[in-house]
Amino acid sequence: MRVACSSQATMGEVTIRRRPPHGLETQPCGPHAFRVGGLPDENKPQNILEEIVWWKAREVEVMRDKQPLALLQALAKKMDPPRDFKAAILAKAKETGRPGLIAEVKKASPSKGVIQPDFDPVRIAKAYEAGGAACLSVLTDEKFFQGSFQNLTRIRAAGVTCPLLCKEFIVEAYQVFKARASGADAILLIAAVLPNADLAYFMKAATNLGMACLIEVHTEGELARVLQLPGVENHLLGINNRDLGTFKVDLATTKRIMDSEWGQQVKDRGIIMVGESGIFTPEDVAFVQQAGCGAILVGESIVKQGDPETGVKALLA
Ligand SMILES: O=C(O)c1ccccc1NCC(=O)[C@H](O)[C@H](O)COP(=O)(O)O
Repeated sequence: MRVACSSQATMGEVTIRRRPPHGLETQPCGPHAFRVGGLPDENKPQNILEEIVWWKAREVEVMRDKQPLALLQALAKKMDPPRDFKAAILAKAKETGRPGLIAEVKKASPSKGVIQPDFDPVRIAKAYEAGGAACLSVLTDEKFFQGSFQNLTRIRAAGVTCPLLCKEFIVEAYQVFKARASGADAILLIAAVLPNADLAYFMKAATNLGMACLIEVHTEGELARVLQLPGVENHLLGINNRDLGTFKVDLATTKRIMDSEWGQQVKDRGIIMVGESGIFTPEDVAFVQQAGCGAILVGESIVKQGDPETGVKALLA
């Protein structure tokens, strides 16, 4: 199996560059590092998503040094089988008549800083489950979201039964195995970062491990592209209402995309669409449900509540 994917995107598919075009500003030199001066402006990340992705490449290298892929694969093999993420959403939606809730365990974000200072991931996860969430999303990024893979492991070990999404910025197959070895039942794949060849490759890796994928788009063009992926109906699609470049959040993004011919195709093919980000009220839930979403992914509005169980109940009321 190929373990690292190409840093070259197919022309026109993605605008996020996987690496700085002129190399890293800081170069390792034995036990030291030196700064390379005078690099052109194009060597700076064009937005936060690119900055996160560039950081990931280094982060994965460090993780691989500490825990080689073969070890991770052996650990992934020993895990209990994954839970059915898609089935949990469908079951909850059928039971309640509302979109299935993927409740996000989120301490902080680049757009909002710290959202929940009193952050106990296990307490929050249990409260979400008690409140009626179908599945949970656990942010594992440390640098930008103050999350961790350990949170995923701890939530799984604490007896939470909802299937878990590993909310990570995946650019390497290594991270897919890391997700499974940490107890994930599903992974996030971002179309703005990954061309279809890489999406297909990661979907295959996830499927082989029994996990589902949530494939996230933000534009009609990205949706048109991911609808061409073989077997995409076995996974979930998501529309992120947050522009990950500018942080602007607009629920109208979901409606506009679902009203397009590609949104119609999603409905015709029976694919679960997840409305993501910026969902604060029962009216917001009704709006994205009306637009055609069978599920919602919600972080800030419920994680910042003192009592997240009540927060979930109120949102789904
Ligand atoms: O949340 C951010 O600021 C952010 C910035 C850059 C990349 C991703 C980001 N968030 C990831 C998400 O998509 C959200 O955590 C998720 O959809 C929940 O959103 P919300 O309910 O608005 O917290």
